[in-house]
Amino acid sequence: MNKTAIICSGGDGSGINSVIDVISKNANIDLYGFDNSFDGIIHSKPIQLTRDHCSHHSLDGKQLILTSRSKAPYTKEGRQLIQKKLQENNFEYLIVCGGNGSKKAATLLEEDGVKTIFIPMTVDNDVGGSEYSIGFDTALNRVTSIVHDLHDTAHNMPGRIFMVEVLGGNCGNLALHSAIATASDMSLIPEFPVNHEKISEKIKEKLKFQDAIIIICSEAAYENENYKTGEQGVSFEIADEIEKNTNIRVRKSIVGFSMRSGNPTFKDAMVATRMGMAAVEHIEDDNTGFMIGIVDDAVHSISLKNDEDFNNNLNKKILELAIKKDLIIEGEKKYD
Ligand SMILES: Nc1ncnc2c1ncn2[C@@H]1O[C@H](COP(=O)(O)OP(=O)(O)OP(=O)(O)O)[C@@H](O)[C@H]1O
Ligand SMILES: O=P(O)(O)OC[C@H]1O[C@](O)(CO)[C@@H](O)[C@@H]1O
Repeated sequence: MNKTAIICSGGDGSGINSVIDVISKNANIDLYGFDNSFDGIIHSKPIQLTRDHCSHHSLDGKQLILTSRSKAPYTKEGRQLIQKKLQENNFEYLIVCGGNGSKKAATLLEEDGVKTIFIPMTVDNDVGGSEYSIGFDTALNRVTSIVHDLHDTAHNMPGRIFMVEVLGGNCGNLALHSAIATASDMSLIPEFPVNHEKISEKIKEKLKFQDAIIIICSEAAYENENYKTGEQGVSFEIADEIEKNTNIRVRKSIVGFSMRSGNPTFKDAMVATRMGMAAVEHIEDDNTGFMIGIVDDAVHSISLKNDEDFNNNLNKKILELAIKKDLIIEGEKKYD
């Protein structure tokens, strides 16, 4: 039996239970989880993940193992402690689920000799090397539902501007995808620096042909002393500027943390199951040091050794579409 530990790290993402479920059902793997990510490995006891328990919770938004942000993997001493605890508990393999930061930690642990597999899980969908991360589709569906209702009130009371702020970390993927699929009118993302005057001009121009405006704003549209990624509220500052320039009150909504939870969509449960199955194959083959990612819509194993420092993982095809749909205020781009 291959004794394997699995942890979640960074922000939560719906669908991750399907990864755990499919691994728990493999007869050659003895699967345990630690709550609380890397700190859990150091300070807590492993939790056996039995197939019955995992099956019944596979489609829950409440994760089978809890996640957190841990300082331990940043230092050699912290990683040695993680490795020591895994060895004391006779674990042969470690599966880390999380975003870019967690991927870095998984890469460092593999280099230190911990047999590690990494699975992308973050609503930001910004993990370098994978087109998709678990939780993204569920998050997009939460936004879709809210903007659907805003279209109703926008229809019922014409002449208004609506501003919807979404999560997404430092990457515009979540805001951009949301804006395209919800027939919104503008997307404000960190990759295209916000210019308040140009936004207002665009709104006035669009209002000549339509009776309402819906804007999807990334939480990281820009940062200043008041607004940092993860803190939320930047859309309120942008809305104030729009109000000054257009003399139209902006109706604001922050979608917030409900995007990170709730029952997973079909897509998240499906991708997670496929990724979990690929992780099983790696463990059965004793072949570690890989991220299980999505490339050209297929599951791929990407070596953690080739960990490129992706400056920005904004989906370029989706960006082109957004530009064609006139959703982006084109200014000076922040990337290539
Ligand atoms: N440079 C790094 N070196 C070592 N470990 C890291 C590094 N960056 C992050 N980690 C580890 O990964 C954990 C999660 O990182 P982070 O908080 O950046 O979230 P994430 O994995 O990027 O996910 P999310 O996209 O949900 O924020 C950290 O708490 C830390 O344990
Ligand atoms: O839950 P926390 O630690 O406040 O982190 C919030 C951040 O995490 C993310 O949700 C990614 O998981 C980002 O979109 C957001 O900026």
